[in-house]
Amino acid sequence: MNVAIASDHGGFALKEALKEALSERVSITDFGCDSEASVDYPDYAKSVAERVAAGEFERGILLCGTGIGMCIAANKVPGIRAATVHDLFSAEATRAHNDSNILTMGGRVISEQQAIEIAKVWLLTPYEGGRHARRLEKIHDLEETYAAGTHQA
Ligand SMILES: O=C(CO)[C@H](O)[C@H](O)[C@H](O)COP(=O)(O)O
Repeated sequence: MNVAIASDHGGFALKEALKEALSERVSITDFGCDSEASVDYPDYAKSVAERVAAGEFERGILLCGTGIGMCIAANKVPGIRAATVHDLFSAEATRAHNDSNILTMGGRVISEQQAIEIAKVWLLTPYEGGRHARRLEKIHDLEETYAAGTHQA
């Protein structure tokens, strides 16, 4: 599996730990940042989210202080279903039910070991389809409606 990864300064240490821990299982391409110097997380969310949406990478992992800023930014890109996850149950559920294609986590929230375990579960869990497909189709419809400017309250 090809995975794109990026972080801001708040997630930099977590990104480095994940690259080392996961590189035997998946092919990981790093889109920055390159140190703990302060940067803006939307720039890095954009790099990864656009490449995942284009099909260049199957999945993406984004790390910041909380995981939340990265998630908000990544979900602005059509086709992205990013999820902030800090527990194993949600890691499995967001793959099985949401077919999430980007995982976001916070370097100021969980330990490196927790993040590695969460990422492994998230990478290995398949999407279940079935009743969930109808719900994902409705999310896709929302995207299309707003993109077309045809939203009605
Ligand atoms: O956007 C965030 C919160 O959702 C990220 O955690 C950032 O890493 C954080 O906001 C950066 O904060 P800093 O005070 O500039 O280090």
